[in-house]
Amino acid sequence: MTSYRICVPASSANLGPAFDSAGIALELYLTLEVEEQSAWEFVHTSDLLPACSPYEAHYIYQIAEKTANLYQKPLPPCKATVTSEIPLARGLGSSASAVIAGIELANQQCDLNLTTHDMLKLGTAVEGHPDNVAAALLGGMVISTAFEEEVKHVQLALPELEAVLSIPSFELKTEAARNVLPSQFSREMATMASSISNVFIAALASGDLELAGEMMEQDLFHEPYRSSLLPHYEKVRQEAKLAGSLGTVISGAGPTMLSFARKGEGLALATHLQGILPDFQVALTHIAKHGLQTETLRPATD
Ligand SMILES: Nc1ncnc2c1ncn2[C@@H]1O[C@H](COP(=O)(O)OP(=O)(O)O)[C@@H](O)[C@H]1O
Ligand SMILES: N[C@@H](CCOP(=O)(O)O)C(=O)O
Repeated sequence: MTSYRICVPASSANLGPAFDSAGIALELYLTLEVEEQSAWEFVHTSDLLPACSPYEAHYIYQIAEKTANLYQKPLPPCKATVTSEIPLARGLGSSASAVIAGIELANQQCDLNLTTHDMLKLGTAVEGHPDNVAAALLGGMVISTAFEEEVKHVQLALPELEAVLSIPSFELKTEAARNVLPSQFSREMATMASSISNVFIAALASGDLELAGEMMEQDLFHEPYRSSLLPHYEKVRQEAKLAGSLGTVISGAGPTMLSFARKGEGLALATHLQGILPDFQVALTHIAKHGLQTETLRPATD
């Protein structure tokens, strides 16, 4: 009997001004251990996961089935034991990780031989933006764009940064946080917002972390609108700066805030933030080098 493990990292999208485009993978994981079985079964071993029955309502199953249908293949049943370290609806890409896990489940179960690019396009079509899925698939820091049904991406060298997450106890669905954004920007505003984003990415790519940190906090595309949904927004930015952070942004659509620290300085920053945010979960994490990884646990014996 074949069995395998699918492991997908969390992700933080936007990084401030690179809205719907930049993403980093984070060392928090969604894991599926999959065994052949004659009927579908999902077993959840973590209380961070939503209810898992009936299996037809499971988001990962729905994505797997959609992917199999797209390639006109039947989806053989299995037992999937799911574990997650990614809090839901906190701006840490839980849905993107579930989407990539679902696509990979279909890929394995139906022998689809999907390429990374195929998976990036499929995941982007489901999510509506490529930033989280690109980071969850490829790992590290990925800059991407989706247009005319194509997705293009560039993976940047891993920056020498640690990430401190200030995670509030309340959920904010991405859809709700997208609904507060304006549907149009004036030419002046779009030019200003994209030039800030350009300098931010160029600073990251050239290793100028001070400038990247400065630009990171100047977003005009989404943070000015979403900050009203986050009562902790100004406090976290100010306190993180006082404690030496390079820059603090809304992680994805929020409500988590992500503060970058230079290598070796993350723990002191996390300790400071936990002290002023006793009701939050403050976590020091690192950029995950690898994205989706699938490992055979027991190969087929016949
Ligand atoms: N591992 C998972 N299994 C099933 N559904 C999931 C999983 N992870 C996320 N989801 C679904 O995605 C929703 C959260 O998605 P979203 O609002 O985009 O927030 P985020 O991706 O920032 O965590 C959850 O409420 C749940 O419906
Ligand atoms: N670019 C998207 C990213 C959403 O990320 P999530 O982790 O909150 O799902 C957006 O800002 O809406």
